[in-house]
Amino acid sequence: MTVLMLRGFAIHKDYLGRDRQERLVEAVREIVRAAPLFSPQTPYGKPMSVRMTSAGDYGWYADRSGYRYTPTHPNGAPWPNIPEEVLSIWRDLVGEEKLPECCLVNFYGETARMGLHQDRDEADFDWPVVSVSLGDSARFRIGNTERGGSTESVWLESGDVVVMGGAARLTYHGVDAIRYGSSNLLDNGGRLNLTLRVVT
Ligand SMILES: O=C(O)CCC(=O)C(=O)O
Ligand SMILES: [Fe+2]
Repeated sequence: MTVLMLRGFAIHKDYLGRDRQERLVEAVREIVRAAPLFSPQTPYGKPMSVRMTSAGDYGWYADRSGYRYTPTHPNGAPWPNIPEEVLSIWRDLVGEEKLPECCLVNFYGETARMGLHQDRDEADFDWPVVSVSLGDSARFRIGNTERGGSTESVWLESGDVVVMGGAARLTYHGVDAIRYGSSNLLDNGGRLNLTLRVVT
């Protein structure tokens, strides 16, 4: 377990052992049973290649009218609660003062990727975003706090946890690609990413 600092992001390598990763996958399965994965449409009308759902008081949603947080799944049901197994990661890395109100679940199939973006739909950038990687490895790209400029990439592996906070809270980041089949954590391959966010 080592912490790598890259452009202000704290990358906790091997933060979660195999048992904890397996319990998290079980917890995500339960979330997905209650709130099925869907493919959000970008405001430009293109479906995202990543499939998503959420747990918590708010879920992240995108369609033709933009990016936002909503209190319900597109099917109308409230999002399920964030499992304690997930909250404990936030408690350990950020503290107890405030807990995340959204756990966004991203599922990357073989060809999914996520373009460079800022996480900026939250009200208070003083709270970090905590990002958990499970399953196949991903090439994670980090840019700057403004659009453009040089970038660097790092491989995120199953059990790694990234804290995006402080001066790097609005740093551009994305996922170039996953290395499909590189992990045996998920039965059918692919990558799960959980991001924990304070929303309001
Ligand atoms: O999948 C990842 O590692 C990053 C996900 C992300 O940046 C996001 O959901 O905003
Ligand atoms: Fe992000």
